[in-house]
Amino acid sequence: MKVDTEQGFADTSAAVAGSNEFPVKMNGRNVNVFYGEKQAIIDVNLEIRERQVTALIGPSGCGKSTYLRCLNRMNDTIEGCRVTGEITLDEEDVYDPNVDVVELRARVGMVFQKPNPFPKSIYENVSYGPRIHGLARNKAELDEVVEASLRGAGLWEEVKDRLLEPGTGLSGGQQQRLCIARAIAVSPEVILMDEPCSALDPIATAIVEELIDELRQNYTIAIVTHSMQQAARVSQRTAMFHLGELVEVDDTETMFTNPSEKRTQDYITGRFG
Ligand SMILES: Nc1ncnc2c1ncn2[C@@H]1O[C@H](COP(=O)(O)OP(=O)(O)OP(=O)(O)O)[C@@H](O)[C@H]1O
Repeated sequence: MKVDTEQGFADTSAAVAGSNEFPVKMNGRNVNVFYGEKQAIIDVNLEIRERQVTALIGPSGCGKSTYLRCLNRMNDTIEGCRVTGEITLDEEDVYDPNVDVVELRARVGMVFQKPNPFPKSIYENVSYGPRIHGLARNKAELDEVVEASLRGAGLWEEVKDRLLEPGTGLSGGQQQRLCIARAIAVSPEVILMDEPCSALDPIATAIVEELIDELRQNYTIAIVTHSMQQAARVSQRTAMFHLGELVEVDDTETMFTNPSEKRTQDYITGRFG
């Protein structure tokens, strides 16, 4: 990844200059989320643009993860959680009752905070999704998908001789890359990452951050992070949340050097959070 050594920002010059040219992949309009009576997201409008990394930042409890989970309807799995407003993927409403949620989650994959490989072999962790989605016609094709996904996640060289060993036997950083391989094995269009590096050491974090930068060539990414340095390093756009509201969204460099809102300024300079 190219980094501007003075500022520490990802080299996003092309992305920033033409950021309005990146088509909108997912769009949230007037999104509200309630857990029972409690409102966790308040009237959020947020575009996630194609082949960019959008970082969701803000103090603990501000609703970043809740918003992320709306994008592939993971909140459906939480009892008492209710989402209103509209979220679209390629302009199609993801909350339309006719949407097949399993299919949606293949198109909009997710990587969680804690690496969570299945208690199965490395091979099975990656091949499970393509198998159930019928993406391979035979073993040879499945082998190809597994290899391509592990290569895509930067893990192939480390695991190619131990594909039948348990995924849980890998290091934390390798397990997280295995989860990324599992996500990309079903050819998603969008990958949601909820603090994917928070359980990793600095070296594993750097490897995953580099991987995220490569993945944006092929995928649209939204990442929740507590680390402003990470947001600056990996994202092209940053959305700042506070108390369930979207405070502002802008090109990452602008957000970190010249934010419009005082709340963003206060957060990024460590005055609260
Ligand atoms: N399953 C749940 N049931 C009830 N309330 C919840 C649930 N999940 C989150 N909340 C509440 O919704 C609000 C937003 O939480 P959320 O986890 O989305 O914030 P966050 O910004 O991701 O926080 P953190 O950075 O600490 O992970 C918080 O007040 C939280 O307590």
